[in-house]
Amino acid sequence: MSRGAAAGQVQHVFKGTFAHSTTAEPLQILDNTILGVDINGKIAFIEPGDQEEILCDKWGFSSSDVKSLQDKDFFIPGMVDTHIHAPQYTYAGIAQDYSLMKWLKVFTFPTELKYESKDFAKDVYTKLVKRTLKHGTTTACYFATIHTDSTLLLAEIVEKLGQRALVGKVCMDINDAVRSYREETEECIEETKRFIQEIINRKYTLVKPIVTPRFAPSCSTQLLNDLGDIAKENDLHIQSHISENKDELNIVKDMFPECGCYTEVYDKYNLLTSKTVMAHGCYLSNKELEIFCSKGSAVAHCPNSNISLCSGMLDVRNVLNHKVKIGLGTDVAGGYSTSMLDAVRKAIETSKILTIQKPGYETLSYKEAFQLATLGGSQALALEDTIGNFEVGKDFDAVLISPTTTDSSFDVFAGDTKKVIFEKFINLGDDRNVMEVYVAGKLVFPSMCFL
Ligand SMILES: O=c1[nH]c(=O)c2nc[nH]c2[nH]1
Ligand SMILES: [Zn+2]
Repeated sequence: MSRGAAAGQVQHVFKGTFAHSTTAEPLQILDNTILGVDINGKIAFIEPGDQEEILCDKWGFSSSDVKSLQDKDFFIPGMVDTHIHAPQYTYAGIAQDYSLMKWLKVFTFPTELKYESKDFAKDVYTKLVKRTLKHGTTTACYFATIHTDSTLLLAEIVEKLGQRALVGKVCMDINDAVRSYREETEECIEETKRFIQEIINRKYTLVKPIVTPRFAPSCSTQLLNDLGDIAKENDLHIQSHISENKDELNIVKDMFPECGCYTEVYDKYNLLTSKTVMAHGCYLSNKELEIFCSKGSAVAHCPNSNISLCSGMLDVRNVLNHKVKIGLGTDVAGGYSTSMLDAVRKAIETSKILTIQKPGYETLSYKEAFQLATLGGSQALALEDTIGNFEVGKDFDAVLISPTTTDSSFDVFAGDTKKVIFEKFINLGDDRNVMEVYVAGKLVFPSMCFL
């Protein structure tokens, strides 16, 4: 940009419609709005469009630098996938006829074993990160496998392709189902430390490590204890699974008889912090939700997976009423779709099923589901100061949506308001409507990396 470049203060200025959530309002549609992105990729201003001249003077750009969106197009904040298994992408869309424990034994563990090969990992991880970016996922919280070097490769691929992510080397020292897919306790601890140190040394701008005990049934108390210490010493994020399936609950009861509930197991080993995100939580009691609230820990709601593996149905309204942070996760490949729009719809559908079962239930609205996929996700990953919506000072992580692109999966009619078009996109849209994806102000889709 001409004057802007000289002034060197803003790298993009967009004018048009921005749809996002705030903590007070699940959907705010800002029409005729002008948004500037500074050279560090942060939102410098977001103002009514009639302020353009004043903003030009203040920020040193000219009107010709302003990119005006097409009439029906709009930006949404980048979507946040709070729970996804990168190595399971090879079998997304199949293996949906099993319940959790059998599915882990028959499909998951044998597949994850293959990631000892970095060549195998490179191909799958590259395809997955491209796929999720193309669907508008700007931040993902990844489980990898027990293999440190392949997991480091995932981090490298994510950073190179420009996605924001938390990446976890999976920790498990118990696995009676597939005995070769586990580590000795000491090895697991040492490899976790190596993984974290290596990521820190690489000084990535978008990728952070996350401590990842797979779930209580695959971890010894020694491992849980040491992982809690590692997370605390390095002030790291933590992720795991909790209360997904009834068989799993029984296993946890047998393994940890000293704990009154599943939540207590993680809490005992300091794994419930304000930087913890636990997937599923279908069977968490109100008492357990109170513990989550007091610790500031979050739930990753994975409705596609919950339904596909017949695990259970999370009562999102109850989680929200307990003031527990909550985001959405695709949980590939328990969930068959990489799309966060699919997670939004499955969250709404799960809530509608609960409504059928409990007349008077307060169904999750499409606006709230959108909020969970964006701002809620940022809160669940304790990244709400950096991402989640269009507020000055946050990074510009955004997706440009065109509802009228030639191959759109839905139609727009004369008289459709912006709100109507937005609702159609939530319920009917897909990656064909995604025109551009930005992470920290950088255009990451389309880009040369996708060729
Ligand atoms: O949906 C799930 N996917 C997994 O890979 C897994 N491991 C433990 N528990 C799990 N649940
Ligand atoms: Zn999972």
